[in-house]
Amino acid sequence: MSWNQFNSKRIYIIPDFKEAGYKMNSNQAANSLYDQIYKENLFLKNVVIYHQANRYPDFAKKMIANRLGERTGAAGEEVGRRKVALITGITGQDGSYLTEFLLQKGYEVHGLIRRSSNFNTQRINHIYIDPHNAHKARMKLHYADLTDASSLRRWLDTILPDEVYNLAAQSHVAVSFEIPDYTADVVATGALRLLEAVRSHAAATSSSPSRRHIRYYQAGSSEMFGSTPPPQSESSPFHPRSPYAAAKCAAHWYTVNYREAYGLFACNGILFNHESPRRGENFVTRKITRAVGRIKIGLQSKLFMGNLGARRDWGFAGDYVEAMWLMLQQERPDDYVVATEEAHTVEEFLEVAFGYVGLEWRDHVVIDKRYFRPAEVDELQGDSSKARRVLGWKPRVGFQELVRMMVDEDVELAKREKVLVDAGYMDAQQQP
Ligand SMILES: Nc1nc2c(ncn2[C@@H]2O[C@H](COP(=O)(O)OP(=O)(O)O[C@H]3O[C@H](CO)[C@@H](O)[C@H](O)[C@@H]3O)[C@@H](O)[C@H]2O)c(=O)[nH]1
Repeated sequence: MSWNQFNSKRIYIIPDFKEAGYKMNSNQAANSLYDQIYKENLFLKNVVIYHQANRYPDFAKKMIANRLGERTGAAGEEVGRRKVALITGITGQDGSYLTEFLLQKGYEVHGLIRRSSNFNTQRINHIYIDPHNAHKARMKLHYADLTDASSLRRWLDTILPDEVYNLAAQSHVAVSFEIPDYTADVVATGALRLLEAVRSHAAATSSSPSRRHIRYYQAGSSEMFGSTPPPQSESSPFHPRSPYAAAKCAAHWYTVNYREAYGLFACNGILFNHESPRRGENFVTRKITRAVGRIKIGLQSKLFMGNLGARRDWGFAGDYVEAMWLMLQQERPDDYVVATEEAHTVEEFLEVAFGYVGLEWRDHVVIDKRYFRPAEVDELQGDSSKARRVLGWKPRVGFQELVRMMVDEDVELAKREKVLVDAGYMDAQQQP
């Protein structure tokens, strides 16, 4: 199928099939035109259809509008293909918030998930709609793995995303000292595999403008700054202090390299710590708020902790996913620090969280050497002025509000756990 271009309009001429001796009738021509419009992410209003014998163009346009309308839930000539996003790490904290955010923006969202013997989709179950309801299910899940390059390329070719968000990782810093090789494979080489899949997919399908303009987001981390003193900005040097942080540095530079070498629209978001009630239970904030809930309800009395002196710039994950999206909506790809610009110690977090429910943290916290790391990152506090200026982004949830939000949810969760404990379905000693 061939197009002519006039200003911003795409012009398609349906040949007079009988004269040309073609087998395809106008109906079939309209169908193939629909496929092309959908694939190339075009708005129908920007497509002009001519018929050589001046027959059927209105019919063809109406039929295409109907089919696009069915797909997008809209009607009429304004419709175009929905934007399509592909997210690795969709089952994680950030993946779940980003999915909600993109669905609400009208995207179709595809998530790559790892096979696991237990279901690991708790954070997205509330937005999951059975794919048998094809017209309603705009979030779709597929099995793949960042350690399996062929699966990444295959899903890119199938899904044809406009935007790719690489959020998957072995994201626990302390655990990366225990499984450094695996951490590097997923975090560093995994990002490289995905970048290469995006590059080769775009090259193989480069006749389509939407493929050439595919956009890539790399989830970077403030851990990359490591021992560099605060405030840390885009121009601060990286000095990683863990296998995780070193792997994130590699992923960062792979992303820069694919941008410079191949002109890929690829951005690094250098996100400082971001938390929420969906935070994994072995990160310090959630570990604390889970314990506060359980202690308050009487399911636990002690909390074993590591270094309370570390300072972190803690924001709300729901705010940070907006920054990811904003980076991919700019004219040019770039790297951005995303942070609240306010830092607190772990001890201050304990103080606010326990204090909020009327408890004294010193009565419950026990220091356990096991939770100290071979090398620590003492102080992270971001300078996010570039993101605020260029993206127009700023955090909405402050430190106190974040802690209270997490404690409120975890007190409720502990109440539900208590019902299970009282009914004998759960052991009270089971701790997160
Ligand atoms: N996890 C944990 N951390 C503890 C504990 N006691 C003290 N800490 C201290 O609390 C700080 C924060 O630890 P985490 O919540 O595990 O997060 P992180 O190491 O800062 O890494 C997180 O943020 C990065 C962004 O800077 C992310 O890249 C990374 O994936 C993770 O989400 C660290 O200095 C850690 O030593 C404990 O019992 N558990």
